Amino acid sequence: MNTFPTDRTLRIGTRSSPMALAQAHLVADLLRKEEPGLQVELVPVTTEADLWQGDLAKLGGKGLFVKQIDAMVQQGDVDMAVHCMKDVPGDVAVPEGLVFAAFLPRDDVRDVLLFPEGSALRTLDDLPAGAALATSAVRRKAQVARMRQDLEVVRVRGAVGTRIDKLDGRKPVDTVLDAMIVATSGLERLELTHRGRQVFTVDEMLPAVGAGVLGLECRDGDGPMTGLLARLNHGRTMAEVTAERAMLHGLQGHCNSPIAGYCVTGQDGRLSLRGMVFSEDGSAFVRAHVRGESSDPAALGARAAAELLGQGAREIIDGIPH
Ligand SMILES: NCc1[nH]cc(CCC(=O)O)c1CC(=O)O
Repeated sequence: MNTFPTDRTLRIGTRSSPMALAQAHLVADLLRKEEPGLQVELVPVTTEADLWQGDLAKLGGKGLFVKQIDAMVQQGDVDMAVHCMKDVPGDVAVPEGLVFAAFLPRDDVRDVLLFPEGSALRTLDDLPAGAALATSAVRRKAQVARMRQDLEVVRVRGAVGTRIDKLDGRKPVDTVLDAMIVATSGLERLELTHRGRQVFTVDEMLPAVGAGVLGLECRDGDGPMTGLLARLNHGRTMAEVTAERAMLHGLQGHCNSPIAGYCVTGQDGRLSLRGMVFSEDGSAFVRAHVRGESSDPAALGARAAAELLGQGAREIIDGIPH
C-alpha cells in the first residue's frame, strides 16, 4: 500500500465558511484515520464570491467559489481541496493539472424547508399566498413554482448559517422571510438538522447534479497525494457523479438555467439517471430517465443529455436571460 511521506505536512485549501470548514475537518479526520501520524493543516480562504453580496452572475458566474482554491492547488500553495461537487461547474473541464482523486460516499441529497425560529408552520402548504420564500437556486425556484405558484421567491445569498440568521431576523434583510429552502446535507454539516421541517422527496424536488457529494481534488502529478486520496474513494458515488456531470456537460447550461440531475445505483448495480431542465418559472420542462451499466457512467450521462436536447432542452435553456 502506498504511504504518504511522514515528513510532509498535507495542506488542505478550504473556503472559510462554517460549512466548508466542517467539510475540511471531516476530510482531515478521514485522512488521519487512513494514515496515522499524518500532519494535516487547513488553509482557509475567503473567496471573492464569499465577499460579494450581489448577483453572482455579475461577478463572472459559475465556479467562482472553487476557482480561487483551484489556483492555490495548481500553484502548490496547498496540496488539495475539498469541494461540494454541486458547486463545481459541469460545462467546462476540471482545470489543467488537477484531478478529483476521490469522492466521499454521498450524503442526503434532498432539499428541506425551514421556517423562522419558533414558527408553528411545518410544510409548504402551510404558507399563506404571497409568502416570501428564500432561495437563490434557480433549480429550487422552478420546482417550488410547480408546487405553489402563489409564493414570492426571494433571492438570499451567503453561507447557509448566515441565510438562516436572515430567516430568523438576526441579520438584516430587504424582505421579511417566511420560509427558506436549503440542502439537508448542509444542515447536517452545520449540526442544524433540528431546524428542518418539510424534507422534499426527490420526486417533488429533483436534486442538483453532484448534490451531497464532496470531491477531493489534488494535482494530477502528485503521486503520494492521489494515492492517499484514492483510498478514500467511494466507487459507487464516483460512478453516479460522473453520470450526472456528463449529462450537465452535454446540456451546456448557464448559471441561470434550472437543471436537475440525480443518479442512483440499483440493487442490481445498474445506474439509473434522471434529469430535468426547467424554464425559470417551472411552467415548461423536459425530463429523461435512462438506465445503464455502472462501467460507463459518462455514456449514460451523454444519453440523458441527448434525450433532453431531443425534447427541446436547448430552447428552454436559451430562452432564459443570462
Ligand atoms: N450552493 C451552496 C451549497 N453547496 C453545497 C451545499 C450543500 C451540500 C451539498 O449539496 O453538497 C450548499 C448549500 C445549499 O445548497 O443549501
